[in-house]
Amino acid sequence: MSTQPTLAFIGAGNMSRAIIGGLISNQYPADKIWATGTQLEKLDDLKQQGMHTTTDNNAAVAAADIVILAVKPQILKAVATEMAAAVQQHQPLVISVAAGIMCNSMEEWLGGNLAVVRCMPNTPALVKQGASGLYANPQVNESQRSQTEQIMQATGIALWVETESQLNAVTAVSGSGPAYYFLMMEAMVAAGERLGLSREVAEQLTIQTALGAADIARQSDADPAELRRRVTSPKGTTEQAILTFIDQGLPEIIANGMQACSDRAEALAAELGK
Ligand SMILES: NC(=O)C1=CN([C@@H]2O[C@H](COP(=O)(O)OP(=O)(O)OC[C@H]3O[C@@H](n4cnc5c(N)ncnc54)[C@H](O)[C@@H]3O)[C@@H](O)[C@H]2O)C=CC1
Ligand SMILES: O=C(O)[C@@H]1CCC=N1
Repeated sequence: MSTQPTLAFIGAGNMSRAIIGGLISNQYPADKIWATGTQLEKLDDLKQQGMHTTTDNNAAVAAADIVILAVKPQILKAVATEMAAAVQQHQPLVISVAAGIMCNSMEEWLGGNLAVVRCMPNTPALVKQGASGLYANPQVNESQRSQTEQIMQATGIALWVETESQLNAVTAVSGSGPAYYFLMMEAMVAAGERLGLSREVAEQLTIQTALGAADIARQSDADPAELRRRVTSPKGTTEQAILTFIDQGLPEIIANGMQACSDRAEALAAELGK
């Protein structure tokens, strides 16, 4: 990374720690990272790695070029309102990773007229395999866009979307997506055990298969439907599994789950955005 702005993670929970982990393993300097939380001792591990830790969000804002808002959407308004004076004084770029909450709401809570990027990351950021969707409000300039890209691309891929509402679709695909694959893994491990494997063997085979399938999908020019066909021999074993999945509605179940995810992001904005 050519320029290394000072970052303040407001709310160093699961998502912040995933991004921080990706940045640190990408040689981002620890002393350019601030992490805040409600209990200082819970930030000890980050402090030991050389980061600045505090329970004072305003102190972190004062030190930062970029402020990453990563508390739960339900408390974002209260947290942002308390930071408004410091944000207005220091004018950092604000990046919010909160699901649902719109740029306009954040801008208003933070005192108005501010460069705000909304980012929908995911937890594989921790192992530099993250996938983030990005949307910028009109106040964000080209250099801030490129700073945002540099930070998020250090944790995986980062793609800009054209409209803010598309971030709800990003949430449904990649923000929440890791949980869908974990659920699939849980179900495959349990089914493998029922079919006579030890839990350990079923787990290892399931995880390696997920990794292999993802890797081949990424490297191949063929789309997932074609890759699936290449595994499926006529009158063979895969065909029976796939026919059962389709017959019992798996594609529709997945579409319904993702619609519910996107609807929830929209509802969060309506419930909490005022
Ligand atoms: N976990 C995930 O996979 C993803 C989460 N997100 C978004 O990231 C945000 C955070 O989610 P998680 O990290 O999962 O939640 P989390 O509960 O793990 O982290 C939130 C952190 O905020 C801290 N906190 C609470 N009040 C605070 C305050 N007043 N000042 C500073 N810190 C405070 C908590 O101690 C906690 O460590 C949410 O808005 C969520 O929508 C977005 C994409 C994926
Ligand atoms: O479940 C949530 O609300 C957050 C946003 C995307 C993933 N986790």
